Order: sequence, then C-alpha cells, then structure tokens
Amino acid sequence: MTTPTIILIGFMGAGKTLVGQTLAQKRDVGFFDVDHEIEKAANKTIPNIFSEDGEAAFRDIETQVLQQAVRFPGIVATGGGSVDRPENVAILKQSGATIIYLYGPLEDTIKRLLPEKQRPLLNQKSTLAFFELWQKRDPLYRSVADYVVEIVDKPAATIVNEIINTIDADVATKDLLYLRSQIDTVDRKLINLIAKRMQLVDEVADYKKSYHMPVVQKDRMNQMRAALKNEFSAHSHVEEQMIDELLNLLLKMSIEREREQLE
Ligand SMILES: Nc1ncnc2c1ncn2[C@@H]1O[C@H](COP(=O)(O)OP(=O)(O)OP(=O)(O)O)[C@@H](O)[C@H]1O
Ligand SMILES: O=C(O)C1=C[C@@H](O)[C@@H](O)[C@H](O)C1
Ligand SMILES: [Mg+2]
Repeated sequence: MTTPTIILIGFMGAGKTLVGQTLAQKRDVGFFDVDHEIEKAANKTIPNIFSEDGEAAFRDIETQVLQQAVRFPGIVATGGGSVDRPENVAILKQSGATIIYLYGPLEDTIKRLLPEKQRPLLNQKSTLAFFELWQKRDPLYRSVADYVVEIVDKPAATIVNEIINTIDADVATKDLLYLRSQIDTVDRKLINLIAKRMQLVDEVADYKKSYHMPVVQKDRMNQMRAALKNEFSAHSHVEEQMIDELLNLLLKMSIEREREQLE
C-alpha cells in the first residue's frame, strides 16, 4: 500500500515543522519541509532569498516546491504563506492529500517566533499589517483543510496524538473531534489561569504574613461572590450555581495554600 500524503498548513510559528517531524517519526514515514526544500533549491537561506531576490522570487520557488510536496508519500510541513497565491490554493485543493490546519491565535504563534528572527515577514511588517495577513490567511487555510487542530497551550506530542486520532477517525466524527480539540485547548488555558491564580495567592499569603492578617476574610469572599454573580447574570452559559461551585473549589484551594504558608 502506498504511504498517504498528510500536509500541515497554518500560520508561521504554528508548529508545522516541529509537529510534522514528530508525526513522521511516530508514524515511521518520511518528512518533507517545504521551506527546507526551498532553501536547498535556491542554495541560500530564506532570509537571504527575501533580501537578495525579493518575496516574489521566493513565492515562485515555493509554488514549484509545493507541486512536488503534494505528491510526497509521508508528512509535509508547508510554509506559512502556502495559501497566499490562488494557484497554491488550487494545488492543495486538487492534491487529494489529507490537509490539516494547525490553528492558533496570532499572538500565541508570534510569541514563539520572536526569539528566532528567521521569518523575514515578521521583521518587515508592522503589527497591523501582520494581523491583516493573519486575518486574510485564516479563511484560506480553512478552505483547503480537511481537519482543523487547535494548538494553543498544547505540547507537540499532544498535537501529534490529536492529529493521529483525527486522521484515523471516520468522516462523520471529524466535527466532533474539532469541537473536542477546542475544548482541550480551553482546559489547558483554564489550568494555566488557575496556576496563575495560585501564584497570586502566594503573594497574598506573603502580604498577610507581613501584616499579621488572618487567612480567611469573610467580607472579601462574599463580596467576590456577589460581584461575579451580578456581572455574569445575563450570560446564557453561566449559572449562579456554577459560580458558587467554582468559587467554593478555588477558595478552598487558596485557603489551604495560604494556611500552609502562614501556619
Ligand atoms: N506545540 C508547541 N509547543 C511548544 N513549542 C512549539 C510548539 N510548536 C512549535 N514550537 C516551537 O515554536 C517555534 C516555531 O515552530 P515551527 O518552526 O515548527 O513553526 P512553523 O509552523 O513550521 O513555522 P513556519 O511557517 O515559519 O515554518 C519553534 O521554536 C518550535 O520549536
Ligand atoms: O508566512 C510566510 O509567508 C512565511 C513563512 C515561513 O514558513 C517561510 O516560508 C517564509 O518565512 C514566509
Ligand atoms: Mg516550518
């Protein structure tokens, strides 16, 4: 049986190269990185192609390499601009390959790229122009993708497992898997936020220790609860009971943590 082609698309920094390499190792198939092949074809780095030959020359080579990539038996990581040209969109759509969009909000992907300084467009463009580019590309990625996988706050290994579950699933469950992919992202965000809350609780404990204040301050707790119920009263997905139960848990955890530090 021939090895199918799986193509990863998405904005720069989404993790197409890292996730693609990990996925290829896990599936024991070959890996083709479009950016890497462009550099080999031009015999220079991407920043040098942009600065010496210009973006249009880069895009010409990208289209040629993309034509080879869609026939590669294994995992393909594209460049972030693979949907910029209508002819590339057509190549991807007609490829018959399984196309996976690694989706993450712009700010999360940019944060990863800032230390690397390897993406010429990130250095050239203003914040606004960069945001516009992301907004223009997002629907294009979605238009060619068979599956969308949420990447935010997930390690590469988790994303790889999600991709494997997604491509091995039947078509009828793909929408359910995307909803679950989004829920998994929200869960990771929640845990990161709770960790941040506990960090603040540690600072409050230090403060209370310095000023010899009691851990439990009933007025403050009642006031927090009332304010949240009031602010979210019109929200169709937030019930009072939910606020009560979540706050009970958060306050219990916080009080225990403060007591450990104060007593
Ligand atoms: N899920 C992840 N968790 C943590 N770091 C990640 C993750 N995915 C990618 N990274 C890191 O983010 C940076 C950008 O990732 P990568 O080069 O794979 O992105 P890309 O989508 O291939 O970008 P480009 O379109 O520019 O080629 C790398 O340093 C990589 O190690
Ligand atoms: O988003 C883009 O246009 C680019 C992304 C990178 O993968 C490289 O292909 C290059 O830096 C351009
Ligand atoms: Mg890459």
